Amino acid sequence: MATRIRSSSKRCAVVGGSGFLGRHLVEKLVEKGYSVSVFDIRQSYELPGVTFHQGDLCNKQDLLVALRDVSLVFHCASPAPSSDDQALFQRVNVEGTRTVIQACQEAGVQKLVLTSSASVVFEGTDIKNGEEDLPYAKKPIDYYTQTKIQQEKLVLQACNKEKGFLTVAIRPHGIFGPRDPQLVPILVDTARRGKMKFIIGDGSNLVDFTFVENVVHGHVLAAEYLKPDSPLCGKAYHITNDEPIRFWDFMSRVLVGLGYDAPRYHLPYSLVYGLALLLWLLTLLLRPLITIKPTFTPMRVALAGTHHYYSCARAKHDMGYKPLVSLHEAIAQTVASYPDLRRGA
Ligand SMILES: NC(=O)C1=CN([C@@H]2O[C@H](COP(=O)(O)OP(=O)(O)OC[C@H]3O[C@@H](n4cnc5c(N)ncnc54)[C@H](OP(=O)(O)O)[C@@H]3O)[C@@H](O)[C@H]2O)C=CC1
Ligand SMILES: CC(C)=CCC[C@@H](C)[C@H]1CC[C@H]2C3=C(CC[C@]12C)[C@@]1(C)CCC(=O)C[C@@H]1CC3
Repeated sequence: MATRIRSSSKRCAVVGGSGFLGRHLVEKLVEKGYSVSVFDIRQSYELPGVTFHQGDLCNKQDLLVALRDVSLVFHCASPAPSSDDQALFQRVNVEGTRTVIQACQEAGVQKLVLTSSASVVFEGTDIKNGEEDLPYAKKPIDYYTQTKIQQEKLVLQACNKEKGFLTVAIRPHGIFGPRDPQLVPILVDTARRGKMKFIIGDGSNLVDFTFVENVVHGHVLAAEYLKPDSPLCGKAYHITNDEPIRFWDFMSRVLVGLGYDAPRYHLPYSLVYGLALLLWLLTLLLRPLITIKPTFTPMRVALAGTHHYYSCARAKHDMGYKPLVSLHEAIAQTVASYPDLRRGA
């Protein structure tokens, strides 16, 4: 009996475990002795100690199979922000998360750790050292953020100590690291097309970029500290590198590390934002005829030209969080992990 209890408390599921963050999390959990059930719409790798269940998280019956005998669930699945598909975000992030919660409750899961996003409070204007009690964005910058807000509310409201179902949300920001399919590849693609020459605004805006290993560490700590008598129940926690950096310095360090030139020429923020807005309206109007994917979307311009960095004092206080890898080391490891993206490769 004792063996059974111990083994089931070391059984967990990662919904979205085939994705960038999900896979890093799965690898860490296996290293820590967990047996892991991955539930994802696709299978992207194989690993001893990991069972894969392919399915859509909107389907409760599929989920229930993956959650059998599991006491802890991490939910880090989402459509990519770049898909910009309102109906898909609503279906997966909102309706799907409702289904994940119901499936967890039916399967007798005790803890649910959600990967939310620090952007749930971002409206496209400066946030400096933002704390978790900032209000949710009234005008979220895109459909992705809008549904991440709804998702976080659903998960935190589901926390119920009496019923033995505990929830917590981790809010990372600007995750990067080896195998990231978004940040560095988009940056390099933009540089290769000769479009990384300009700095939007005066270049002094500070932003959090968070190494994936630190994000994983925050998730594992949250799962371990989430107990009926802990302050984590039903709360959100920022997890960052705790080293805000000038957005354009970060971009330049990655670009130069990979052999590209750093952006040099300044453009006024309001001009670029206005142009991006016009282009976005044009793509909406032309959508029935052609699909355009502009490099400069209003969301990207806002991310590139404003301050948005967050305090992780709450995570430090409540779960002893401290980043494990410094920004300097994280950038070096990331750059070294992309030999195929180097200039001339
Ligand atoms: N990357 C970042 O900078 C940040 C990410 N986050 C959050 O972190 C989480 C992980 O992000 P990241 O690892 O970058 O994203 P990925 O896209 O790499 O991973 C998400 C995974 O979920 C899968 N998925 C999507 N829809 C479904 C579905 N209906 N059913 C089952 N699986 C599905 C995806 O499959 P497929 O690829 O086929 O769609 C993918 O494998 C997300 O919740 C995201 O919102 C928060 C802050 C910053
Ligand atoms: C901190 C945070 C939330 C980062 C998210 C990552 C992406 C939003 C960035 C990854 C590559 C970035 C990028 C731009 C904006 C932000 C990213 C998409 C630009 C479009 C900004 C304007 C340019 O000059 C080109 C940039 C290409 C790369």
